[in-house]
Amino acid sequence: MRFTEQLWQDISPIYSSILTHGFVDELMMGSLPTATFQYYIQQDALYLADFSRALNQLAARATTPDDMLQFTQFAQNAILVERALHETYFSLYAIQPETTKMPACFAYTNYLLATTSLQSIAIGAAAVLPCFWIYRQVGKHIYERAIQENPYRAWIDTYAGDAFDQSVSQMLDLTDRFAELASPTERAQMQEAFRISSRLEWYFWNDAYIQNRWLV
Ligand SMILES: Cc1ncc(CO)c(N)n1
Ligand SMILES: Cc1ncsc1CCO
Repeated sequence: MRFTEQLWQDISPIYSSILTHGFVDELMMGSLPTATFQYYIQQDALYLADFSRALNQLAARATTPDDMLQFTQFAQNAILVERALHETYFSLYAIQPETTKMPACFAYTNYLLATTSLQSIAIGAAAVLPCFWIYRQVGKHIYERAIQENPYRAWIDTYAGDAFDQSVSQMLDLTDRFAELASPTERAQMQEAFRISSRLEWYFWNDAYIQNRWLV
């Protein structure tokens, strides 16, 4: 079994919780309140900037030109997706840019930046993988069930689309290659990093759904 298949099996309960989460369900039904989506997209703009930085950290630490190119392309795509997708919704709903990261976004971005700068490239890759993989699976899940006139169609089409699918497959290949070179201890750390980020994906949607704010 591919290492990444093992990773996915390990997060199966987390992934189930994501698929049944109210945010994902209402996004799919098109019934998600505008204010909820607004919170999400504001936080996601902050998230994607740091996610891109994390990918650039991996690019800087990669040891082959091919890997460097892959990571810099992912980093660039994260900014391009942010621009294309978010600007659509920012103008559509007159959303103001936000500067404060709320708890889940704060936890997730800091975790990604710390892991990609202080841990090995293999562990860093495992930490960013859920951002690719979970979004692809959620995107496809929603795409197969959503009605055409969904206000969140641009979001759905981005993550269920071929371009994104190809990036995710490349990232999966990279991670499997790193895992082959890793020791059992390092592979266990990769699994842990993958699980933590998967959990933080759930929290990211949950924060938007409950409009979570700093209480103090
Ligand atoms: C929180 C989060 N995770 C993953 C992605 C996929 O890029 C995203 N846009 N936001
Ligand atoms: C994972 C990811 N999310 C938005 S862009 C991107 C990299 C795709 O190349």
